[in-house]
Amino acid sequence: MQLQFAMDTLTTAAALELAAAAAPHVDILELGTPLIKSEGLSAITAIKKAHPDKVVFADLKTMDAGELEAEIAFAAGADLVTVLGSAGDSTIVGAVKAAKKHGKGVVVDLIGVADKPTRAKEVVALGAEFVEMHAGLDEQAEEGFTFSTLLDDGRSSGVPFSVAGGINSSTIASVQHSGARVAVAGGAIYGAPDVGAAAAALRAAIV
Ligand SMILES: O=C([C@H](O)CO)[C@H](O)[C@H](O)COP(=O)(O)O
Repeated sequence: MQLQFAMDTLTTAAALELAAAAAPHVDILELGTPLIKSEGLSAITAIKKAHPDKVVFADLKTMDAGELEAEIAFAAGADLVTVLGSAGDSTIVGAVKAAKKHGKGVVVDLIGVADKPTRAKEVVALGAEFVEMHAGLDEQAEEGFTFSTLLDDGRSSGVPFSVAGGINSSTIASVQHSGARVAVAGGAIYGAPDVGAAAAALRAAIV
């Protein structure tokens, strides 16, 4: 299973600092949606330039203009971009078209989708590389939130998936056991006093 570090920070300088500390322990460096909204595409270019050996994941959460948004992110240096699963099929197909042109990939984020396994199958058939079983920061804060639903949805989808939703060093093994391709961790790494050590601990917890 691969480890993805979601950098939900607001400046390129902070992201570069986080990436430098965590990079030895992670496979994928994610520019979180707030970072891209705050700094723009130049943040993607800066992270790819600093870490050409890492997969750079631009969490665009595209909902429309799939081809155009994916195109500009790939041109800026992204290897993977996200499109929302609640977007129309034509938006996903457009982003996949741009990915094929660049030899890159599209990940469909199923945040907010009620029936994640069904939509997961549909979007992989449209050309998505994998889907993200995702409970966002707001959903995590809701009363009664349970992380295990994401793992059940991943398992029953029958397609390649990542999991994101407050993963930490005590839950990452369960993500691996669910058969996930990628575990995404944000706050557990960037919120730790020692970012490098937190990333290393997550890596060590993957058996
Ligand atoms: O995608 C995310 C969220 O929508 C804000 O951009 C997070 O990066 C993702 O949820 C992973 O972060 P944690 O939940 O803090 O692990």
